[in-house]
Amino acid sequence: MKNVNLPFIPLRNLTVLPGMTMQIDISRKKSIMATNKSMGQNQTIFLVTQIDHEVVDPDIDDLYKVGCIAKIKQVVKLPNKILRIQVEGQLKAELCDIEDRGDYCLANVAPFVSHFSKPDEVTNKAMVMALHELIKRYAIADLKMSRDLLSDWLAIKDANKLMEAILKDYPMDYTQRQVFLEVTDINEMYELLAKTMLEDCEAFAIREELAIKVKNRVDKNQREYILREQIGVLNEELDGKLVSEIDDFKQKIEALDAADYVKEKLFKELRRLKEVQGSSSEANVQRTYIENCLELPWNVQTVDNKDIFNARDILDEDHYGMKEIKERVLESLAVRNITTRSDAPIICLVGPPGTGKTSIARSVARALNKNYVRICLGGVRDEAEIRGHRKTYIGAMPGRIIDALVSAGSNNPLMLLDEIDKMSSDYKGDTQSALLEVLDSEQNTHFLDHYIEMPVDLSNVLFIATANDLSGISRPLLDRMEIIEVNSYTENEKLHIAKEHLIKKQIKKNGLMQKDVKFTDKAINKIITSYTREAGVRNLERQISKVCRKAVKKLYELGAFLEDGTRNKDVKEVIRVTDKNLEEFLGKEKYRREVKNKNSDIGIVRGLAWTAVGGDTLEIEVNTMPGKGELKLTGSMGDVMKESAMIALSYVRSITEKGKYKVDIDFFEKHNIHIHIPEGATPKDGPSAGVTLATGILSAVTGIKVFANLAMTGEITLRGKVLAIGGLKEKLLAAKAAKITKVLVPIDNEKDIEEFDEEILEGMEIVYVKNMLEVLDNSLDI
Ligand SMILES: Nc1ncnc2c1ncn2[C@@H]1O[C@H](COP(=O)(O)OP(=O)(O)OP(=O)(O)O)[C@@H](O)[C@H]1O
Repeated sequence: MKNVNLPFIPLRNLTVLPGMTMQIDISRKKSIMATNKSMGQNQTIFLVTQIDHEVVDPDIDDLYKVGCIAKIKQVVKLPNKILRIQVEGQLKAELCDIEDRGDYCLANVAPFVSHFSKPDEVTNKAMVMALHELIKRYAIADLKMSRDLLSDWLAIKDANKLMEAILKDYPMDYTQRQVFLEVTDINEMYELLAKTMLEDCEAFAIREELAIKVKNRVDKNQREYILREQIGVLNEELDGKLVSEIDDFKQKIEALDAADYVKEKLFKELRRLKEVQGSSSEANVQRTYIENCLELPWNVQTVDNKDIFNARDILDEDHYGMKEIKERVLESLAVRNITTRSDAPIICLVGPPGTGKTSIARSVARALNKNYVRICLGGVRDEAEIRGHRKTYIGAMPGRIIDALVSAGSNNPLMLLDEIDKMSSDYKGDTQSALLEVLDSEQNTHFLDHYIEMPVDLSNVLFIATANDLSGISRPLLDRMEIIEVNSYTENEKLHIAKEHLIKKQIKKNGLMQKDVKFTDKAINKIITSYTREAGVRNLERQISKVCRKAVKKLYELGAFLEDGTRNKDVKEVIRVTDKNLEEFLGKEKYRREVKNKNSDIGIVRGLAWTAVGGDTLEIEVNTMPGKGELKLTGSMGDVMKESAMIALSYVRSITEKGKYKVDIDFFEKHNIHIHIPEGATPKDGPSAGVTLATGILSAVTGIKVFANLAMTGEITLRGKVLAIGGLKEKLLAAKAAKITKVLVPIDNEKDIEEFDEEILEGMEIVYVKNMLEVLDNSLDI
């Protein structure tokens, strides 16, 4: 083939190989004209690549030496004077010269000299095999490679054709392609292609590896990022709360009105809370501890009303009678006002249930403008209930004193220690000595609760204790207190308490108005005598409440209330409670007073007893019967009472040998003596029935009657001396209720009687006795 002149197009960033079909967009004028020229001839054009793609009008030196003669298959005009041509590479050709024809260029090209001889069969096979291998590797590495192309390539068994096919579609840039264009030898071509493909496969592998590495790193980073994000969210949910909780605590501690040591300790505990997990049990312990400490009224105080006269008015307003108690309470308060408060002894109100001990304490609090808080000590056995458990115990809480301070809300409340005599001690510690520390002014400025772990000042607290019975209180505790006895009420006192306080209170409590229910005095007295048997007025109040409830029902029935519970103004009914209709409200009478026997009798004597619910009369029966000199005791007598009976018998035997009350010398050997005290099932004890037992025995053995209008009380000695007894007021009240007119009382009790109200003694003759002979003189109907 000779040199030919062909219109030519310089290519930018493109190289066309023989066999390749390509679309080329051309915009340079000369290239467009060259295309037109070529289209006018046999559509043949010479394509050669620019060395520097930026050159606009390349000269021969700006072009590669080898190009490709191609056929223009299609020409499409695009907007902006762009021509899109589709070319198909046909032959390699060498550029020899360029001739500028003004509006286009002609290239003078020579045939490309190559040594592309057909390889021998074995070489061809080896080349094809090797290339196929590479193609497969490449296809594995480049997953995007078209599977059709792959199968096309794998189908070609001629090395030359295979390389031509590969080069046609193999992805490579124009400079690489230019190298292939310029290769003159088949072996060189093969090596170059194999090398290129191998490098690409390697590159793919490295790329893959890098991709995995990057992915891993990204994954790791991503993971960390996600975790961090999650932690952030969790923090917001948990720690966020924790943080805000800690901030909250911090503010509260800062604002707490307390001493520095308290705040320091709380800040320390707060730091510990910060260190432990949000919802761990340790955190909960910390949290509860701080909360408990924050609730304590460390320095919070109410202003006391020190006006004693105001206190007197309030006590009078709330309670009827109790003159002595009110006086003693006021004295104590007056002393407290002018001395250091902690030196004043603690008031302990002692008396039977329902006598107003608790309610007078509440009144004192009201009078002094103190917060009132009550601690019920009945049944407290464990020291920890007073002083708290160490916070390391599961479910540990502060003791009752600290608890009470918290509910009082001030550090100077009136704290009522109710039922102080009902505390007991067991192996878990001595409760009374724990209480002693609370009450002791030397120690209570630094009261240490095991839970709180910080000294709490109790010296501003006004303690008042109550007890039913002093015998249950230990000596040291008793020493610390000023005992004020609250006695049983007389029937008259009860009547007044009912009229002036209880009825009003219950009418109001049951939603009625004072004018709705009217009680007659007789009705109240009947409630007192026939429906209650007590030293105080608690049951009386309960019965009155019952009457009020019935009254509400009756008023409803009478139409005084409308269906919705509001008043019907047209109905003006009053419920009158009288002794006659009391049964309608309270049912059958519950108690019948044991009244004195009508006639004097042999072996029957009325004694007087003191019980937890007040006084009572005890009818002692003594009988004799033939026997062997045995003494039989029935009626649930306690040991002390049994001993009293034996003492009484010995005394009687000693005085019946001769004289006024003489009996047969062998009477006691031939008779049994049986003593019984009804009611048999009620336990009785104490020495104060001594005189009664002796009188009963003497009457029974001598056959001399005992006066029926008489009652007696007193302990006796073996030689017949009469000793003083307790609970006289209640005993006299019981005697009065039984319509007894004469009571024998030990002479040593005379001073007690002087203190009693007229009302108690009214209509009763009190005879003071020194010894048994005086008792007998006054009681036997000789
Ligand atoms: N003198 C009184 N005047 C007015 N009300 C009284 C009087 N005494 C007692 N009460 C009333 O009787 C009820 C019972 O009294 P309170 O509860 O104070 O008895 P208590 O002596 O504390 O009994 P306990 O030893 O069982 O605790 C209360 O409603 C109280 O107001």
